[in-house]
Amino acid sequence: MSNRNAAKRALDGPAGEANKRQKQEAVCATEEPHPHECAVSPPPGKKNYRHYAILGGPNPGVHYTVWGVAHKWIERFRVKQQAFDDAVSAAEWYQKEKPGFADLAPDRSQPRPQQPVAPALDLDADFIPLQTEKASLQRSAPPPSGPPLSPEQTNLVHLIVDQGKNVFYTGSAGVGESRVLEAFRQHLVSKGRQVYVTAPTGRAALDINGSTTWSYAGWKPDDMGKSLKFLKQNAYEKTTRKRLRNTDVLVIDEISMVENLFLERGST
Ligand SMILES: Nc1ncnc2c1ncn2[C@@H]1O[C@H](COP(=O)(O)OP(=O)(O)OP(=O)(O)O)[C@@H](O)[C@H]1O
Repeated sequence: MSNRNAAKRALDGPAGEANKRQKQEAVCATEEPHPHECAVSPPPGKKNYRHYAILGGPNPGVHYTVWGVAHKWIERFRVKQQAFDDAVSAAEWYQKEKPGFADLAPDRSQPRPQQPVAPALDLDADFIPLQTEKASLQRSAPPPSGPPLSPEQTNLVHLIVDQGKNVFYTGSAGVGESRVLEAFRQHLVSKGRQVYVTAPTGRAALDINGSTTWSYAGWKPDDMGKSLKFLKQNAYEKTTRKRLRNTDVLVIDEISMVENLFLERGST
């Protein structure tokens, strides 16, 4: 039985009404000045993990996490989001809503936070083991936001999603690398995997709805001058450690711009 059918059955069962109610409560309108406040009621129970599909804000995408974490990504931003009980529904909703959604700007009507808002990362998500599933490419249709993949692009997505290979791919500007990235990200997310998409600069990260490699590693700009010992201690901070441990797939775009010590320092 597919996840999707399982989700449908769950909604038809005795607990279905409660699930449907919770789902409706989760709809958040973008035009409200404080969309996060009109949005989701916190689910009962501390360990209530759900699949949050979030358009906009510092950490767009589908995340399997608790309300407290999702709320951090929603507050102060003009976002549209919805909570789901299964990853496939969340990814489908995300893909469907994304083409019409463009407003990623912070909500300036809110007082600005004292600290700059670094791209928020999934601090409390469960560890989800990698799994290979041959049917995954057939199960998820190509996202409506882009043209169908060419055979070469499909093969790349297959290597990454189904075979779990470490892949380095490159090409001239405009040959369709970003299209591949978006396709495999959506497939991986729909399989419930925790994907972090990064790029070495903020500008490059924005282009791919990602965060910077520095944010991912938990480093600040002046950390470059700090010792490896300091960075190592820093990596053992709770939030960084959880983020690194929860990563199923790490994507580094524009890797040619990554300075040569990054990976060496990161691997400590
Ligand atoms: N299989 C495809 N069929 C038709 N058009 C495609 C295909 N793949 C990508 N494109 C289109 O080609 C253009 C460039 O694609 P994309 O942005 O993915 O390339 P890129 O190599 O990442 O570019 P850049 O290096 O500038 O970031 C886009 O308009 C995209 O929609």
